[in-house]
Amino acid sequence: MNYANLSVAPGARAAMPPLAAKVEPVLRVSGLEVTYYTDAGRAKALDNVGFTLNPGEKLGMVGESGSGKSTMALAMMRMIKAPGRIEAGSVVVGGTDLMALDSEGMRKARLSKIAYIPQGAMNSLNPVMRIGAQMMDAVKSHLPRESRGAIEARCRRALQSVDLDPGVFRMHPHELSGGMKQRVCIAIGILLDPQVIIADEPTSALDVVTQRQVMETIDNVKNAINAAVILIGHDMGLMAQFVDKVAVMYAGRLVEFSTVREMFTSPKHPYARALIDSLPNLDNKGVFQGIPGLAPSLLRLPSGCAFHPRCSSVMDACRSVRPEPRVLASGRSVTCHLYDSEG
Ligand SMILES: Nc1ncnc2c1ncn2[C@@H]1O[C@H](COP(=O)(O)OP(=O)(O)OP(=O)(O)O)[C@@H](O)[C@H]1O
Repeated sequence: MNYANLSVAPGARAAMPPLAAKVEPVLRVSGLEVTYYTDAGRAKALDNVGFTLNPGEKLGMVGESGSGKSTMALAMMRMIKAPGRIEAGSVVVGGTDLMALDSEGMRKARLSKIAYIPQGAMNSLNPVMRIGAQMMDAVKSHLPRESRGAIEARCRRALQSVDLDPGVFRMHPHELSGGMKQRVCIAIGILLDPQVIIADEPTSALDVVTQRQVMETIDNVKNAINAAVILIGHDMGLMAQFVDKVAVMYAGRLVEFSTVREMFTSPKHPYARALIDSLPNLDNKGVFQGIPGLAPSLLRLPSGCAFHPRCSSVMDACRSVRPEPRVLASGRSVTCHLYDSEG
């Protein structure tokens, strides 16, 4: 297919720093591993995942259901609950390794260094509490020395920055539309100017016009505080328009990480290629190209590369040898034997 037909975020390239400019990443994730110890066996939901993001960059994290996207977000927030366990890895935000913090340090880091807007957050707002009270509750313990008035002013500013009328402060969730509620959740996420914002499926259950507005809101707040943003979702088309980089997850592994332009014009990993081929566009109108087979159960992963039974480029090595993430000359990373001789 003609990948060039896909529209890519206009700012995508501009957001990448020129090679000569030395920008320190604000986020460095490395060797992150999470296992769920279930009655049926051990499910390795994250396996040696690593990547970096610069301030102001937006990453889209995509992959089939169960590939580990939400686990990734929860692990970064250190919010994995039993039967899950973070087994290894570091998540360094602005020089601080979150994995090394004690529980009080981590509590403080949530919202102030790294904010998480969970899947379905807008439906988790307390229906009997005013929006303002919920916002103030979220940050009160972080700001013990700030007066009530100052905290209220901070909340009203946050509402303004997501384009909501300050009157929303006194409203209840049922008085707001879905898009407005999602913007409230974004406002809560940015109350303490975090360096990293993770939003899990922020636009699911919203109509396309509202989806775009919510994405634009995320863009605006990101620009205002120069945070790095991770957007988790299934919608490659929507991602293409809003993110700078794309991370493709498969069965708990990061199989490709590259700029959105590289991903959409020359995907490297056969799974990434198949994901992009499955997008409708004017060239393949009426022809739906799915990915053959099903995502594997983490309890019974295929030997070698977990994608090999579904891969159109499978080679002998793929059936027995697990590929490791490889950084190619261009700086993108791919976990596939096809590129064993590159990098
Ligand atoms: N509480 C749990 N107990 C046991 N296993 C779990 C639990 N949560 C997740 N898993 C395992 O981890 C894998 C990854 O789940 P995760 O929710 O991170 O995937 P996802 O990519 O976010 O999926 P979706 O797109 O459906 O939200 C699942 O396939 C499942 O096997």
